[in-house]
Amino acid sequence: MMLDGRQVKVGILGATGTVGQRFISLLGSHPFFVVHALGASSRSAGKPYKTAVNWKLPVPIPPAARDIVVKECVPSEFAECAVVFSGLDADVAGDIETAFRAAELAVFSNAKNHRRDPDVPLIVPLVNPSHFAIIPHQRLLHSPPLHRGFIVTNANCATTGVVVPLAALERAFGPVDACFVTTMQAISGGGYPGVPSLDILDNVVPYISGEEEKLQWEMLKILGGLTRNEGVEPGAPPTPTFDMHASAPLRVSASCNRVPVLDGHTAVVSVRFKRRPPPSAQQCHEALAAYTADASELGCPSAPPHPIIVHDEPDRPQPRLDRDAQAGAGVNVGRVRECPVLDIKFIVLANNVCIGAATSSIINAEIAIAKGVVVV
Ligand SMILES: NC(=O)C1=CN([C@@H]2O[C@H](COP(=O)(O)OP(=O)(O)OC[C@H]3O[C@@H](n4cnc5c(N)ncnc54)[C@H](OP(=O)(O)O)[C@@H]3O)[C@@H](O)[C@H]2O)C=CC1
Ligand SMILES: N[C@@H](CC(=O)OP(=O)(O)O)C(=O)O
Repeated sequence: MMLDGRQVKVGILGATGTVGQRFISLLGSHPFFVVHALGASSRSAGKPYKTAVNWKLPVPIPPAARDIVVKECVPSEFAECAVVFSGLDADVAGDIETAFRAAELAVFSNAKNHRRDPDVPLIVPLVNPSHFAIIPHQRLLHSPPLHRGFIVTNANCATTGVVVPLAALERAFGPVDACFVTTMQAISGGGYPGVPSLDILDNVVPYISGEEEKLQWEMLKILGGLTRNEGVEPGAPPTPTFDMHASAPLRVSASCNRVPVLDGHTAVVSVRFKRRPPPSAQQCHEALAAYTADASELGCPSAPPHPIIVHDEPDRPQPRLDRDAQAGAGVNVGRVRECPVLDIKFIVLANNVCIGAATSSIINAEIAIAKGVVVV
């Protein structure tokens, strides 16, 4: 056990939302995180959680959270929390998370606002926990420098599913230099109440605002390295920067669609490798199935035993059948086969509200504790 029975107090911002409810549910049975403070808008503040929330999960609200009084999202209400998870609406997440960091709180965010900050890591826990190495630099940029505060973001839910198999393939066979992605994204990705039923039933909506640009950009930050440039002034400390996959340029073209599925984003992916000749479909299948993640090796309790489950049946993975495998913490891949245009193509399914959102933040916080980035 990572903490030898000790508990860690955590807070949740946006606790009443779609992602917030997943945090509450997952943390209700966590071995060492204990929910201590909940925050949401002024519409919810002052009410017990069970009254403030429009609970939508098919399991009861965990008893420990039911009677916690929801607070405004101000740092003083969360001062005792060693970890703060954010499932805030992107309209407000940016400034609130900045204020929490400045108050020396460790923020693990699902929102898009800080993902592009040059000093903030964008961490998919099954792929790039090495990017935690930028946190000391992020703290130094503040005046006066921070001791405990920082922001870590996790990725867009569709990005998350795709980068896990790409990381496995790059680890085994070197850089991927071109990638086509077409997604079929669940309704829950848009938060509650999401697309009106009359727009999504019996239909496919071939547009999700801003989504394609996020996939195309986020994949480069996640799959790229962290380089250490020498300081400009003599004797100045090196400045870490994200290389955006610059050592081997990766071109990504994404097409995103909303489909009438409740949870679980599916993507069809085709890739071209830099290496010639490319690996065979069988070699790719084996590399995907053999992929391991540092999170498991660090003993993170929420990490899935298998980061990637590779399906052999020709009609899998499917959202209804496969999204809850390993509590939604891993990624499902199927139909690994040769592509007559690029090299290899396959299907990915990832649970957008679990590994695509709350579960990623929770594993990131577990990794931060294991690496000593959060001291408890
Ligand atoms: N749904 C998904 O699959 C994914 C979502 N995300 C991101 O996670 C975040 C949350 O998404 P989701 O749960 O779907 O969104 P919801 O709309 O379901 O929930 C939003 C939350 O933000 C709170 N909030 C809204 N306005 C304010 C305010 N002014 N001050 C404080 N709190 C406020 C709401 O509180 P109240 O109930 O009081 O209004 C609610 O708790 C978003 O940034 C989203 O982009 C990331 C990956 C996947
Ligand atoms: N836009 C995603 C969910 C989401 O909120 O993404 P992001 O965190 O990148 O804004 C979807 O609709 O499925």
